[in-house]
Amino acid sequence: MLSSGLDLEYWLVNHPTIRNFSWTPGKTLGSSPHFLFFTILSYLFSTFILPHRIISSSISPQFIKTISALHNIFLLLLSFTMALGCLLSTLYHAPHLHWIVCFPPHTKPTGPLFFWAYIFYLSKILEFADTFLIILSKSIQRLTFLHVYHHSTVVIMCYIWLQTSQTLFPAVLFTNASVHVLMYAYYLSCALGVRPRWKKIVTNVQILQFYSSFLVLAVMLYYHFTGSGCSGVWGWTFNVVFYASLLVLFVDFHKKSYGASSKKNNKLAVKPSKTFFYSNHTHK
Ligand SMILES: CC(C)(COP(=O)(O)OP(=O)(O)OC[C@H]1O[C@@H](n2cnc3c(N)ncnc32)[C@H](O)[C@@H]1OP(=O)(O)O)[C@@H](O)C(=O)NCCC(=O)NCCSC(=O)CC(=O)O
Repeated sequence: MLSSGLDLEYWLVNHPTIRNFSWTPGKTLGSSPHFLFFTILSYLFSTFILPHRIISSSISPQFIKTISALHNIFLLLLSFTMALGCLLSTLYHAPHLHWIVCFPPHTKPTGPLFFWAYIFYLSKILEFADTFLIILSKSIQRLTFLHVYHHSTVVIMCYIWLQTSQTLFPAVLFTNASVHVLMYAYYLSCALGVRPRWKKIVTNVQILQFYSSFLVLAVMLYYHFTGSGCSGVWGWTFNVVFYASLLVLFVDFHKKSYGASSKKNNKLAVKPSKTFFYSNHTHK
């Protein structure tokens, strides 16, 4: 027990639902490839095909702001809980230090760590609402390729974690959920009408997380090739390609949002020009 008032170990690690969790393909909600396929297809369909103007004109801006604030509060708290749950599950259930960087081959996707991987997977589906909020708030020019690519692909990454009992997902989960606490605090503040001055810090921390994931990959490869192998090593290659592409997109976003040319654009009050998804987006 970590504190006498709130038994975190029980509620985040040892509760029977968490302890007895098992990812069973075909049985666990969301575990079939069809579910994954149709979820992503529905997301892309609603993003590109639905008549957004008609829908958004029938909803009041105040209502959208309220929904946006509630959504951001929920995801901020959920991200914090997932980071803590993943950290405590690792501390209490890792059989030895070596296990954290290399699950033995044929590790079963059961128990507290995989429970948090599952919640993380579901949370990425909930994050689709970010896109709908951008669309409904008539800020379609903010809908970048980076945003839609990230939201539609990250769900596949989480699915692979669970399907392949992928080594090292705890490090990525913990880092990403922690970064998302900061990111949703930023979006919450925006939704409440206060644009934080620390936007650039959020972007820098996101970029740092992509770099750190490569470091973790190198450690895993070392264990994989010097020992008897690590579980889900091929799934991890999906992570590498995905995180490398995000790194490139985020560095580009950083340049456009905070670089010298963006400052010049802001001074001249140039309107964002239309490119694919209106991606020439300047920092406010
Ligand atoms: C600082 C960032 C977090 C966000 O930068 P942006 O340029 O997108 O944000 P912004 O300054 O335009 O302000 C956000 C606008 O969206 C509204 N808004 C409110 N809630 C939102 C939500 N949950 N998701 C998206 N937008 C939201 C705000 O009210 C504001 O609208 P208004 O202007 O009308 O007031 C940045 O680092 C970043 O991630 N940029 C990439 C774009 C992106 O989609 N990121 C999230 C997914 S990628 C990701 O998540 C990577 C990771 O894993 O870390």
